[in-house]
Amino acid sequence: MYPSTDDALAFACRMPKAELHLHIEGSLEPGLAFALARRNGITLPYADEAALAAAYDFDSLQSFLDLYYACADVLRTPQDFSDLMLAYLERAAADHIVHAEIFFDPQTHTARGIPIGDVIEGLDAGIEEGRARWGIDASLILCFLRHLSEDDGFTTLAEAEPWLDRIAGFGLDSSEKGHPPAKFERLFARCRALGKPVVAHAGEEGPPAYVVEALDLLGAARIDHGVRSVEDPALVERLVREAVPLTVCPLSNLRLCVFPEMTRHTLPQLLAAGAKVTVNSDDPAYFGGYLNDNIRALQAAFHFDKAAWYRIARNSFEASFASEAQKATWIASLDACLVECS
Ligand SMILES: Nc1ncnc2[nH]cnc12
Ligand SMILES: [Zn+2]
Repeated sequence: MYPSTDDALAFACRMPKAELHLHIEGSLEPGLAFALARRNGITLPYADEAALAAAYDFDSLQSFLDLYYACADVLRTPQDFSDLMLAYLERAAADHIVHAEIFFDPQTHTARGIPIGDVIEGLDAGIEEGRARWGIDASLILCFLRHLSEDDGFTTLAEAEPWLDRIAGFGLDSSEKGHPPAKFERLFARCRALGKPVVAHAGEEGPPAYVVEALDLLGAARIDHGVRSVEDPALVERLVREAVPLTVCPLSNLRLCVFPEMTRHTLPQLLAAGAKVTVNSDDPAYFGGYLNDNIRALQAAFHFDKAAWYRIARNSFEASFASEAQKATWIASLDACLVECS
């Protein structure tokens, strides 16, 4: 979609990297949605793949979420979840992603009567197959839907308990406005007490105050998006001082009208301030591309140099929930790639 035009871009596309903000349900391409619908005897309310893709014309986060939840209805069996995961991991490996921490929304599925074990075991089977085929490493982050109640979140956590060994952490997603992190303070305290790291979407459409709440009330180890933090200079200073990773998703922000055009994105400002910025694809099937497409779109707007891309990839490893030894191995391979590409 965006042609490789310079050395820095070639390096950025080729460098090993981690993806830390990817909703597996948001990687459901129209082709797979129709294939699963056929397999499960479901009729989608669109004539064909092109008609579905034509509906990807969003003016807000909510307008996207309405379609995203509707399409998730085709996911019924462990095999469906495994196929979805494998399709994403194949694309990720092609973009030189060596590690992915992948969000899933169990409440979207359990509300339709799908057992949570079918969701987790299906996704996990896909992860194991992806590791065998492409050597890619991946783990799961269970996200709670913030438009639902905290009690609903507690029910989901209890349902997930037999599979906690498959869960690397917990997150918070869905409609941000009107659903501040404070609503989930007790639930996230419980998640942290289980010994798992927690992350939260904040400062995507919501105000910088939600980023502060995610840090202070939820104990978030990373902020998903956080791009509106620039509206509060004291918050940016804090993000830099505390080295809080931001999992930024440029094409998502463009498609959901957080910014009117890529040249107005706040990523360069956050990076220049010294924030621990990473680049991710969020819901690539809906937003016009996978991780390297996000890199190409950023490069077309901002013309970053190799040092900036190196910093972004290194941040992605440092911000991951992998072991320190594993991070050091990935960073060594990034260093080697920088030398090869010079
Ligand atoms: N960008 C996003 N923001 C909040 N919730 C989401 N769920 C999937 N994508 C999301
Ligand atoms: Zn997201």
